[in-house]
Amino acid sequence: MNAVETETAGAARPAPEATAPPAVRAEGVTVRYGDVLALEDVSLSVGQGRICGLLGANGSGKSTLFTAIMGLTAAESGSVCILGADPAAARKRGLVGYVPQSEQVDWAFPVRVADVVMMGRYGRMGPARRPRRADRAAVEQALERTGLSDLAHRQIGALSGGQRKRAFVARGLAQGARVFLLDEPFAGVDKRSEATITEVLSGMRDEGHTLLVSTHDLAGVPGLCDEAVLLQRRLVAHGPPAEVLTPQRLLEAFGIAAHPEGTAA
Ligand SMILES: Nc1ncnc2c1ncn2[C@@H]1O[C@H](COP(=O)(O)OP(=O)(O)OP(=O)(O)O)[C@@H](O)[C@H]1O
Repeated sequence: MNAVETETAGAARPAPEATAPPAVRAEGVTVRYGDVLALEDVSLSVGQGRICGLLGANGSGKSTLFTAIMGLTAAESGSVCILGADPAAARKRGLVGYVPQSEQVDWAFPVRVADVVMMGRYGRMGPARRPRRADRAAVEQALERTGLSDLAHRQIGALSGGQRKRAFVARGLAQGARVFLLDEPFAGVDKRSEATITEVLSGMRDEGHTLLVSTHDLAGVPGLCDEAVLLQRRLVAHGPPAEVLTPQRLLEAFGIAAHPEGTAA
């Protein structure tokens, strides 16, 4: 395997304390859908307080890695820990927030942005789901953190793609998640939304959250991410973006000559 050791990852930021459990650790994860081998023996470890960019061609296994980390897709072999807990326990404790590529949401359903964010508090409420002051405060704070305060009462279906992504990030923040898995948060969003999302994610990292972000935007990775993972069913490389996004490794992962600027040659 051509992987750069995770422990050396990230030139810009010092690695977190060696004693802290990694935010995410996957060991030898293999996932198969029938005859399709989607992930093969993938091992990686991402320390707390990092932004890790996940890159790979279409069908390289990025979404599968996220769902395997969440424990939503069963691995044929291997194991995953989130902050030292198994995925089901981490989900139950609200430690992890997952923003899939497209949410299974009926966008026509009359639910307000604030209601979506309040869903992050459901795990802390009783069966009647009656919000208390602390719940309302957490929602307000999460909306403010993601720049959505002014849209709190708008119907979720009336938001742009980028605003919706931020609403689901806000739901994770209200939930108290420490680790976020964001599947293509920049897909289909305009430049302004992209800049806002980048700012929100960087701010979350600075507060100690860990973010795994899958993206096709090679050019944006060095500015946003402390480390990068290149996936092609197997782990091609993991380390500082400058060491991972080399022409040779991009060729290995994408099968075509590609440049970090995002253009294929
Ligand atoms: N539910 C499923 N059933 C069968 N095959 C699947 C399923 N989900 C994914 N696959 C296959 O597994 C492989 C990895 O898919 P995955 O969606 O994880 O890749 P990806 O890197 O996220 O792709 P993209 O960039 O296009 O979103 C692909 O070959 C895909 O066709």
